Amino acid sequence: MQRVLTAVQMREAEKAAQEQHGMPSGLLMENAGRALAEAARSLAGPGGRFTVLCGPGNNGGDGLVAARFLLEGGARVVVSLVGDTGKLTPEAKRNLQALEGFGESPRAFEVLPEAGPGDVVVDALFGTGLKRAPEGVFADAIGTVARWRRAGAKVVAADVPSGLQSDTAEPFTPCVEADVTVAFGFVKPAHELEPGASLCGDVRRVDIGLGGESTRAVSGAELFRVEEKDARDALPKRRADSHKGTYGHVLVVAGSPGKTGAAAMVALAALRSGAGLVTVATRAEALPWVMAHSPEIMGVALPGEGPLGKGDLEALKAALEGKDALVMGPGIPRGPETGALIGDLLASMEVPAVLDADALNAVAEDLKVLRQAKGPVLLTPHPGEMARLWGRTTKDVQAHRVGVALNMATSLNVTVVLKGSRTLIAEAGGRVYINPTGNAGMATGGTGDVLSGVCGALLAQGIPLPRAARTAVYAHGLAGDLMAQQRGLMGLIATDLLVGLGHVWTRWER
Ligand SMILES: NC(=O)C1=CN([C@@H]2O[C@H](COP(=O)(O)OP(=O)(O)OC[C@H]3O[C@@H](n4cnc5c(N)ncnc54)[C@H](OP(=O)(O)O)[C@@H]3O)[C@@H](O)[C@H]2O)[C@@H](O)CC1
Ligand SMILES: Nc1ncnc2c1ncn2[C@@H]1O[C@H](COP(=O)(O)OP(=O)(O)O)[C@@H](O)[C@H]1O
Ligand SMILES: [K+]
Repeated sequence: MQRVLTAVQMREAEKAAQEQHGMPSGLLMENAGRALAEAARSLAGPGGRFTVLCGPGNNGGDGLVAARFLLEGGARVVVSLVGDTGKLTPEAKRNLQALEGFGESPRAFEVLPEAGPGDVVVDALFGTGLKRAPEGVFADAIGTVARWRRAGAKVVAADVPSGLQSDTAEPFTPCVEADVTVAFGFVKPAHELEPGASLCGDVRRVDIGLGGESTRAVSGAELFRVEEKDARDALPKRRADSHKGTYGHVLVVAGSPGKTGAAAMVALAALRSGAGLVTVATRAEALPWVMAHSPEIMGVALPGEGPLGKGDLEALKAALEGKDALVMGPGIPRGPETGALIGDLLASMEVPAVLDADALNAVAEDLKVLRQAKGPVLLTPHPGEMARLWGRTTKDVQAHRVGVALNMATSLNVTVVLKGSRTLIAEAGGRVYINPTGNAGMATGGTGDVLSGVCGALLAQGIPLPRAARTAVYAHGLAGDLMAQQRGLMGLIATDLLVGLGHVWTRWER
């Protein structure tokens, strides 16, 4: 599993590598710089020139090492040390001397030749040690990198594009936009979360000698990236002698007139994700329309009319008998009693429950109802729903995605899937996973309904939370990525994901 480390955690890992494995920091820098040179070489055109911009810290030291390897390989290289050379770290100083031993001295940034097509700019101004917005000569250097890139040069960033804050993935102004970012040792939040991820371009993580063991010494937030292998390994094998009862029965409480498609998409996604049986419980007026979407869907009518409320408790309890998972929320008629109904229902059942869409809006009025839950609970809010749950604006949610998701998960003892680009899966135990799959083509109505159906099916098949949530989110995003190749980002619609899920399972069953 890929660990995502903050700047402080990187320093802890470095210290552990030194103390436990006797890895001198100079050797780490040597490995980092060498990998950086290789990445730079891979971007150059024939005869292209390398311009290496180095800052005052260890990131600049990595740049100096890269420049030395490029020179040694016979390339045309110009180097500039930007800012106060008196501040250079001891390792960076040593590498400056080594570079001079190769006959190359840094030039003033102002006299560097222009860069264009075929050329490569190595951005080694700031890495994880960036503390404030770049100003003066640093801002000028970053502006020049942007101009060279517009002129056709490729930009490779050492560790983190300069100007991007490593821990938050928020850029200062100005900030380098890279074609490739070489992440040293571990990926950082800046590589995995937006908007940073888009500024990094293609992220290439390289080993520099820190070793996986060094993360044992790391304190604080436990951030990970979901890997395809982890997602795939969670799937149960379908034994030859199995039957529909083996794979669980999902109850879907969803839909209302005008929103019967939501219920159908949850149900179909659950069926397409391996559930043995799927039953939709909805008001009688909506039921035939839901079931008409597909003959595999079973249905049960909830007597009564209008918004779901306490009067629906007994019918829902009866519908839940013999079921292995509940998905509740998409398109439900919501009223003043819906939140209380959900609380009572959760208190009466032990099977895992997925709350989505209007079920989330209903419990947002009084989050305490979630504490009544006897079984495991998964919440799947998009940022707007999370804003309602948290009582803040969507903008606030987006600015603090990791913290908000983690807080909600730990304080309510639930698993939280905070949707959107780089969906987060926050676990009550304190871990947060970042999902790398999915694309902007999925920003279209109904894709969230499909996700809740996938979650329900995996839970009904016995994959426990929170792992079921990680696998569902990864598979759902991958379904979107595979289908975007056929439909384009513009053409992708929610029901395409049902086909895409088929591609994911075929890939994983191989
Ligand atoms: N950890 C590891 O295992 C390894 C880490 N390695 C590398 O080290 C990098 C981290 O190095 P680092 O800690 O020296 O920080 P770095 O990013 O060079 O910046 C610090 C310098 O910038 C300055 N400065 C900051 N903001 C500024 C601003 N806005 N405007 C102007 N100045 C500003 C700051 O000065 P100060 O703020 O203190 O005045 C200081 O001088 C990491 O990303 C990776 O590349 C590898 O070599 C191998 C192993
Ligand atoms: N730009 C994007 N990048 C990646 N995934 C996205 C993007 N936009 C939307 N998605 C995904 O699409 C789904 C949208 O869910 P939601 O907003 O609940 O839609 P709906 O309510 O219409 O079903 C989520 O899984 C979300 O992560
Ligand atoms: K950098």
